[in-house]
Amino acid sequence: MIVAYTAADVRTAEEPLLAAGVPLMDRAAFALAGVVVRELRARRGRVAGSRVVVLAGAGNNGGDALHAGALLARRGVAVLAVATAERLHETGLAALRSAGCSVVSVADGGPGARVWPGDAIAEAFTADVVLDGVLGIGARAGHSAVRGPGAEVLALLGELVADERAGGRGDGPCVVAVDVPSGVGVDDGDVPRPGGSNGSGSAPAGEPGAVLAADVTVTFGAPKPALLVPPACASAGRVEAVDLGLDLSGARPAVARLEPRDAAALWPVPPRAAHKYTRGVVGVVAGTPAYPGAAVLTVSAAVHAGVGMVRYLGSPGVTAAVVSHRPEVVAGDGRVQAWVLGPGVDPTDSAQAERVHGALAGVLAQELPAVVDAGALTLLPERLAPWVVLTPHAGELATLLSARGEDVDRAQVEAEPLRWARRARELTRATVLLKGATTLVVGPDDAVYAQADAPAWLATAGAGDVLAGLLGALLAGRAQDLAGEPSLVAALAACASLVHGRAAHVANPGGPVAALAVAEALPRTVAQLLAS
Ligand SMILES: NC(=O)C1=CN([C@@H]2O[C@H](COP(=O)(O)OP(=O)(O)OC[C@H]3O[C@@H](n4cnc5c(N)ncnc54)[C@H](O)[C@@H]3O)[C@@H](O)[C@H]2O)[C@@H](O)CC1
Ligand SMILES: Nc1ncnc2c1ncn2[C@@H]1O[C@H](COP(=O)(O)OP(=O)(O)O)[C@@H](O)[C@H]1O
Ligand SMILES: [K+]
Repeated sequence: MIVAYTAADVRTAEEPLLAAGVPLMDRAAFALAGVVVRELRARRGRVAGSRVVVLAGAGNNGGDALHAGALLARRGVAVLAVATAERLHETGLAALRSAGCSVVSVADGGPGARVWPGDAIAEAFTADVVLDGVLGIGARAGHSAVRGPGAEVLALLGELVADERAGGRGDGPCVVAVDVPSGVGVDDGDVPRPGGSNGSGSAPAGEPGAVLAADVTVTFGAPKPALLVPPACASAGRVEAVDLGLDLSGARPAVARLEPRDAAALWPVPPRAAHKYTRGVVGVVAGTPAYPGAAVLTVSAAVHAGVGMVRYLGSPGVTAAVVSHRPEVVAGDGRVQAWVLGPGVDPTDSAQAERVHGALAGVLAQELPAVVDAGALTLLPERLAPWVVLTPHAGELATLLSARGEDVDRAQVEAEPLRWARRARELTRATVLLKGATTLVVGPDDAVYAQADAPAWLATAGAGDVLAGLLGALLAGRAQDLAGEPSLVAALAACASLVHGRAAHVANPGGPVAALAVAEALPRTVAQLLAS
């Protein structure tokens, strides 16, 4: 499991070490320089003779970058530091100078010769590596956008680099972010945007390149939430965490990301003496005559995920379609350990809406875990409970929140997904799984998971139905454990997201997938996870 800690928790953990004279910045800079050396070797086939531009802000983040620059210079790298502030970290600047490197400044009164931002950008764009040490965890929460001359350099360089990457020429610089890409909301994963809550006014916020997207982020002490949470995580590239020896055992992880071995540990593996009822029964209310396919996809996923039994409730016509596709399914009511409600449910179909309402009453009265998706999201009472997992995409979350008095649209949910997923949890008391390229889960005690396991090929109609069926099966399979451990529900939702994403890879590595193929790849995916 990868766990991220807030900036405040990382600072608190640093304090005793700094007080004891532990050279944290030396450790950070040494590790940072090591990553740059590896990148230079891999990309350019050499270290000595390469060119590195260090973008350095006023604080310790700039200090890390300057010290790393000095270490690189001693290995024969030509290093140019560009100051984005009037003053730079004192010992970092001294180290850089004594290693024979040049310093220029885009800030008035800064060290070295004053240069125009355009000249500094040209130097950076033609370098082998750019170190982004403008701003780290020192920005004020809610005001993380870079201010001052660094903003322009990062924005314009960011645009050039993004264009070059899109063109696929591969001759642009490798961007290494120091601790975090400068300007992201460290704890909430926001990126600056025009006139938004995070904008400072001076950065061309929200324009492409307002944050310089990194190829690699070298983060110190522990990953920060922005490196896992969208939209900022899209600018982080590969994340390398450097162990500085911080003791974070007293701090609560702010965001977690499950890895395959965590999913394997969470998966319900039937014991020798299992029978179908001990393995769990999942009830599915999905599909209406207008959307029969959603029912087929949902039950297919539940069957392939390996539950004890799938019961299906729907109109006779849809039931016939479901059973002809999946003969394992039992049609009609009966005892279940978990529900899946809503895929392909047209809320105006009164018979299906009534089945959803009936199931929800049982879910709340008997503490049965449930997945509520798509059409059923508009059929909810005001208050739910943590064992209910809502699985909206951004548009559905905006609708759900708007129905509860929030003034928010889809674009705003996409800009601040963590904030709005948290708000939905507060308002409904349910666990919220917000789907997207990175799927967020916010559960009991504000536990947050961020899973980014799927190829973009998974963005296809019906994929959400498969996730709902898969998660329902998982909740049914672990229903007994859930009763005594409500916080498990968020971990299981994250686990389902991981398995769903991997199944898309397994279904067709590197190419397009149909939703049904994702469901059919689940048995192999789970077997691979359990074997690894
Ligand atoms: N304390 C230490 O010895 C360690 C610090 N570390 C590094 O130190 C960083 C944190 O250092 P700092 O606390 O000095 O903070 P930063 O270096 O992130 O930023 C603080 C500086 O940036 C300026 N600033 C604040 N908000 C700004 C904005 N919106 N736009 C432009 N400038 C802004 C401030 O005036 C201040 O000079 C971490 O991100 C990490 O890179 C790591 O090396 C670990 C060890
Ligand atoms: N760019 C992307 N990369 C990876 N996965 C994605 C991306 N966009 C969407 N997904 C995933 O694809 C699925 C789409 O679900 P959803 O929007 O509910 O589709 P539908 O309602 O048609 O079933 C979700 O699991 C979501 O997380
Ligand atoms: K940075």
